[in-house]
Amino acid sequence: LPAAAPDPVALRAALRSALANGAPGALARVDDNGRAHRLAEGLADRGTKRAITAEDRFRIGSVTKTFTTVVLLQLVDEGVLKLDDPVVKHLPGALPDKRITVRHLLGNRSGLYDYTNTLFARTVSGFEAVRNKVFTHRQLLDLSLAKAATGSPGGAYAYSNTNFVVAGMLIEKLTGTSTGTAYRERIITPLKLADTFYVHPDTALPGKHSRGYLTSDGSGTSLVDATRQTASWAQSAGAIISSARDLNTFFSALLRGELTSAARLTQMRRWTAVNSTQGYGLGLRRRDLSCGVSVYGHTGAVQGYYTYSFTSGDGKRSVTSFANASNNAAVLNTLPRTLEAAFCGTQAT
Ligand SMILES: C[C@@H](NC(=O)[C@@H](C)NC(=O)CCCC[C@H](NC(=O)C[NH3+])C(=O)[O-])C(=O)O
Repeated sequence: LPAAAPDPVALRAALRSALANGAPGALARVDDNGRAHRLAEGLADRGTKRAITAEDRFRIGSVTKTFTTVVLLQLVDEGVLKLDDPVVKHLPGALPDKRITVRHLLGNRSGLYDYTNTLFARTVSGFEAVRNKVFTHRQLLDLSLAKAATGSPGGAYAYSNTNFVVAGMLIEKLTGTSTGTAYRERIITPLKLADTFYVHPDTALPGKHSRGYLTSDGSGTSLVDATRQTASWAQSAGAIISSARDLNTFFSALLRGELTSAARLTQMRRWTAVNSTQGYGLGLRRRDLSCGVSVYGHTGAVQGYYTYSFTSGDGKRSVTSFANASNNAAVLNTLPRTLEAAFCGTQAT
């Protein structure tokens, strides 16, 4: 289906809807065969009243999972490990269940319990308890292993940050460098992603960035400024900082086959059903849109920062949208509308 042209009116309406639902600011950037559409609505900073721009940097949360996956798939291409290797082959003793493979981790099919369910059962107090903490990968994994598995390896899709913490442990073990170094050497520098950083455990976002506002639980609409945190609870599962331009470049390059071998990209796009219109491959989400177009990318949710970043199957059209709010389902639900506007060109309902 030739995708309709992006609809900037529908895109702006979606961003305004994010504001109407409580986000102080929102932005979107569409890169369509070299033509950029850049939109921004509201504030980057409620204190200074600075308006948000499409160039503001932000915490990308779980979009980090695709960066982590690309590094591991490059290591598979280099013959350093195999997707069907048991994790414990490379990390002896790390997991009690020796059946869990690298592919299970990257496909969210390991059954490992997601420790963030423990950390953030209470949103604001949970965040305040960890915002300045520095965790080792091992400490995060131990939080997960303290709870029973949620399923058997290779079973149904079950989202778990733990999988990508273990993936980060694999990267550090197999490359002998930090995940930050691996991101820089293998993705950020080659693609010239000038707005993309892995600063863990530093709490500051480099350069011009949006502040992030965490909505408290319950009916209260009070917002907590969550901008400065170590994001150490997330690390290789969610601690990268980037921009709409850089994420569009990243996902376009990925789907064009510029970051891994064709064989590995094919494996990345082998889908486990999430629901009737979404699949999860390896560190990659597929979303089927109302106009019959499927798009590929990832979503992110870190305190104060919601991100959607998706590209067309041929990588020729990409959109990244962001709102500086979180723990706010109404705001989160406005972001899929930016995909409809960008790829289906409809005035999304
Ligand atoms: C969903 C997204 N996942 C991520 O980006 C990862 C890094 N984030 C989480 O797992 C949610 C952490 C809690 C956020 C907090 N929520 C609470 O604390 C709820 N009690 C908030 O909304 O800021 C993805 O993969 O698509």
